[in-house]
Amino acid sequence: MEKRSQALLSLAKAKLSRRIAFWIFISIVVIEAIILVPSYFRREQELLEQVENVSAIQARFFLKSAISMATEQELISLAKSVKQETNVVGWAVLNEKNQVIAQKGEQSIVGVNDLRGQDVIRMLDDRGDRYDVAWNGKALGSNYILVIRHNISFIESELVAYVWRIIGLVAIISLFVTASTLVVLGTIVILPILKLREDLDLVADSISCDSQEMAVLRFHSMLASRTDELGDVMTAFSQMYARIVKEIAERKMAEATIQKEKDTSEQLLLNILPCAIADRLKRGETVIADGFNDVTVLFADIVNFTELSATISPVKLVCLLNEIFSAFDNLAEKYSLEKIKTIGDAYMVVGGLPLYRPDHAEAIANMALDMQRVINKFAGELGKSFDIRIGISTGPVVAGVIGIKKFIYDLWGDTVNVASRMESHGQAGSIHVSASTHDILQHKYQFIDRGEIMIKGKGKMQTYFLSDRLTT
Ligand SMILES: Nc1ncnc2c1ncn2[C@@H]1O[C@H](COP(=O)(O)OP(=O)(O)OP(=O)(O)O)[C@@H](O)[C@H]1O
Repeated sequence: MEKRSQALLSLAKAKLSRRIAFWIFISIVVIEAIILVPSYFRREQELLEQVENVSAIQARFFLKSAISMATEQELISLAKSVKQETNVVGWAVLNEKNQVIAQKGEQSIVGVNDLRGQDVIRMLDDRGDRYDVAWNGKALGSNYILVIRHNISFIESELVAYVWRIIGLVAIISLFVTASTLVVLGTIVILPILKLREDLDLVADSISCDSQEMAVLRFHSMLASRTDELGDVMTAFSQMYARIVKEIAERKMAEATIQKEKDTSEQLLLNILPCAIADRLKRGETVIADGFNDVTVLFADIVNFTELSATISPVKLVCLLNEIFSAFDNLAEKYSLEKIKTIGDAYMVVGGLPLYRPDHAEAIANMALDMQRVINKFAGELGKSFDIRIGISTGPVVAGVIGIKKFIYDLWGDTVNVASRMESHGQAGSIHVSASTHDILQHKYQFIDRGEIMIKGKGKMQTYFLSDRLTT
């Protein structure tokens, strides 16, 4: 019941039903008006005929009787004896010469000349409420003409009442036809269209929200199956929706695959480049070469690794190297340092770029000490003797990306060369640092002075071994 009244309410609210109702109503009114105008004049004619018919009986009687009248006096007394109807307001008897033989009441406007041989003529006067009818006695054998003037003012009110009756009828018919058409049209067409619109809104909402329930949407418009054109529209709509759902699902899958691949390539890019540098390359920068005044570079090389490779299988060796370097990677992440690369069994890491940090030397020193611990742990677990040689130096470098294939973010400059030399001229199990690094860290770490040594390509250099943190 509530559903039905809701349906009726939405039907009444629908613009489509209001438009249809308006045009049906107007059409019926126009048709009825076209019919009403001639029927108005017919009705007027009928009423006039009624008035005339009553007088006609009297007129025939008078004119027939007038044939036997010998004198005008007899004729006048005959005329006076004729019973007058209520609508008659005047009469006159004329002879063929248009002379008035007898007359009573209002004077009519009809004369003998108006007859022009006709048996009866009728005339409405200008006021519209007087109606003259003249009968020619010739047809009945008489030489007289009888003219009767009628008061027809009652016809006007009759016609007004008639028009109102018709208008009322037209209104009732129009309302009934409009309402019944609307109910039929509403049930067959408008309500299904409204439901279809609701379904379209539902689809639009679920598509714009990318809702999960898209595939399980139930359409109101599809609840009743139909075989007409509207049914075809609904079926087409439902098929179109199924296609959209399928295509969206396929698009999502494709997007997910693309995203996964993008994430993978992003991850790969971040594995070889610092995040800030990867961003700059993605933004379209082609040449990246930045100078940094103050960074600390570390080289580490596993000592005896070549000898170790002769004692274990190549696969095991690579697995071991992977475990060691993965542990170093974790340390680099722990100390927020930038791993540059591995070169064979060597590992290179830098502190203080691409984003500057003032404690770069300290962070590298901590990492170096931890690297030693990691290596000792691996050696202990394996029961093999291998160690690590670490070289560190601090100073300016140039960092950038070179090449277009297999490119890497790398460092160049004297600081890098010296750090490499510190490693190659160091000792197994030691952290060999240049004076520049020592000068920064001397108050926080323990150092062993190595004195001046000859460094390839540099000559004599004062160097140190970093042994531990200073305990406070
Ligand atoms: N970006 C870098 N990555 C790895 N190693 C580097 C890098 N820059 C310099 N080195 C290393 O530092 C060391 C010192 O370099 P330098 O240019 O002073 O000497 P060199 O002329 O290359 O000498 P050599 O090749 O005989 O060692 C070299 O062993 C070099 O391989």
